[in-house]
Formats: sequence, structure tokens, C-alpha cells
Amino acid sequence: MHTDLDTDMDADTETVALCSSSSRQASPSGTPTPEADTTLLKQKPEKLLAELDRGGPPPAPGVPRRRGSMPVPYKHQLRRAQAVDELDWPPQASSSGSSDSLGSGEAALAQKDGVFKVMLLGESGVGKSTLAGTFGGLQGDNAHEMENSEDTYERRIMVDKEEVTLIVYDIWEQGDAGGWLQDHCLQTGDAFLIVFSVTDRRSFSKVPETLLRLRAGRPHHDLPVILVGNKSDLARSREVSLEEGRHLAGTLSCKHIETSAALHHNTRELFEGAVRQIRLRRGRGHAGGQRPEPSSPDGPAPPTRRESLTKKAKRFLANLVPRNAKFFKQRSRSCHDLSVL
Ligand SMILES: Nc1nc2c(ncn2[C@@H]2O[C@H](COP(=O)(O)OP(=O)(O)OP(=O)(O)O)[C@@H](O)[C@H]2O)c(=O)[nH]1
Repeated sequence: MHTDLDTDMDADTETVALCSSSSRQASPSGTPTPEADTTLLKQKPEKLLAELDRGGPPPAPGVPRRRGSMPVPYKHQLRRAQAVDELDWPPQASSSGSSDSLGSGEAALAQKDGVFKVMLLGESGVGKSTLAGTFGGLQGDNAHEMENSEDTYERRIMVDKEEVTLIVYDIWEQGDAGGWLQDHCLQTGDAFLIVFSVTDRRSFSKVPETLLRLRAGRPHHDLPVILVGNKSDLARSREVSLEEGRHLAGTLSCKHIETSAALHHNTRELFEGAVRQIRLRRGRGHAGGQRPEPSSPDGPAPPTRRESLTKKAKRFLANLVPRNAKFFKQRSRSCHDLSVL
């Protein structure tokens, strides 16, 4: 994950990175271009929420949501401008285009196992929208954008020779006004990418808070969470090291990856990794989630005679401590490997 990229960049790279981001055509060699069998859906926020609810009551109409962030890549500026120019706002009662398809065909599709919903979370300005934008160009030579999108990207992609529909939501809002929307995000996603900027320690320090909120909201779910240290190209402005990111991920039992959305570095790995993380858990769910008893590697054996409470506790602790120590070691060691649990 940590490549020469992190160290080789100098201040000039920042300019290059932003140029690269703003002009997808001029992306670095090896950067995939759009492919024909992918779809990009444009959704109004109301539509989006309706989709999130999937059968729930329609959300109340509100004022247009805009993030007060710094300059966005040119392509995104176009998208956002277009959304207004096309009189998408205020929302109409009738829907059109891909939003319709979400209400019918896509809704049915969404029920299937092959649809994975990934939420981008994180502080303002860390690069969520830019990351989401790179997802639009993930796969290949024949891709085309059916429609522009402001907040949501849906594509069919191949991961490990299996096709999935991946929907990436960039709808995380900061501040109180976004609170209820954030709750929707947390309740709805199949996987969560908590993005921070490696050039902004404050965004890094907010990660545990976001994760705690996520886990508190869905306490019975083993949710795939990936900490994403974005802007790895900005070596000279770096405030959070790779090791710090990994350490936090290990401590919080998450995965970790560093990306440069501007250079499309590790972005494919990120989204494919999210798919793998969901699959790993779904596979485990389908297997029935049967695990051997923690105190015995071969499962519970009926005791031949009754043990005293002290003996039981001693046996339990003897089994528990080394087991857990190994477990934590494994988790923290593999936090950068998105293809394993
Ligand atoms: N150098 C560099 N700049 C980046 C990278 N990712 C995003 N940026 C820039 O960082 C700024 C913020 O990016 P956004 O994608 O708008 O960030 P966001 O998290 O969506 O922000 P909000 O919309 O306010 O939540 C933009 O100017 C981007 O061009 C990156 O990997 N490297």
C-alpha cells in the first residue's frame, strides 16, 4: 500500500495531482477508462433517500444540500452545475431517467446478494467526492456514463471473476443538519469507507468517533469498515503517517488503505476491497455463522463431571488469553490486506 509514491512526491506533485483529477482524459497511464456495461446513476437527494429507505416513507423535501468545501475537481464542478442547470431542483413529483429504474428494476435488483452498497464517510474536504468520482472510471475501456451523478455512482464491476453491482454513496453531511442523513447512511450501508486526509490530522482524529457511532447504531453487525488515508500524493503536507493509520485500524479492528484520489492510486484496490470485505462476511453468514465454542477448539464436549467455578474460570481464561492475543495480532497484521477478514 505504501509505495514510493508516498515518498517520491514533492510540492509540484500537488499541482499535477489536481490537474490529473480535473481531467480524467489526462489520467496517468494505466488508469482505467469507463466501460460499456457499467451504469452511472444520477439521483436527486430526495430520490436517493427514497432509495435508501427502500420501501419506507418518502423523505420530507428540504433545501438543496451543498457542502461548504473547498474547490472540487473540475469534472465535479460540472456535475454540480449541471444538476442545477437541468432544473433538477427543486425536485419534481415525477421522476425520470435512472431514478425511475431505481424505483422498479433496480429496486428488485437491490434485494439480491449481488448488490453492494458502500458509504463514504468522513470530514469535509478529505476527498470523498473525488474518490467517488474515480469509481466512475474504475473499469475499463468500454465504459460510458449513462448519466451524470452528484452523489451516487452505480456500476457493475468484476471482482475475482464475479460480477457485482456496486453502489457508492457520497452523501455524508457534516453538522447537525446532516445528522438524520448520517443515520440513514449508517443504517443502510453494506460497507463503510471512513475517509481521512493524511494531510489533515483533525480528520484522522475524528475517525474513532465516526466508527463508534457506526457500531453503536448497528451493534449486532460485523460491518466491513475500511479506513482510507487519502491524499497520499501530498508527501510534503503529510500529517498522518502510514504507520499511524495502520495502527489505528489495528486497534479498531478495521482495514486500512492509503489512496490518492487525484492520481487514482489504490482507488481500484479500495472499491474492490470493499466488495471482498462484504463477500467475506456474507459468505460467513451463508455458512450459518457456526463457530466452535470459544473455550474449545473442537467445539463443546459434554463434561464428564461437574467442575468447580474456580476451575471453570481458570480453564476459560487459559484458553481465552492466548487465543485473543493471537487474534488481535492477526487482525492488526492484516489490516492492510483487504482480501481477508
Ligand atoms: N492532492 C490531492 N487532492 C485531493 C485528493 N482528493 C481530493 N483532493 C482535493 O481535495 C479537495 C476536497 O475534495 P472533495 O472530494 O471535495 O472532498 P469531500 O470529502 O467530498 O468534501 P465535502 O464535499 O466537503 O464533504 C478538492 O480540491 C480535491 O481536488 C487527493 O488524493 N490528492
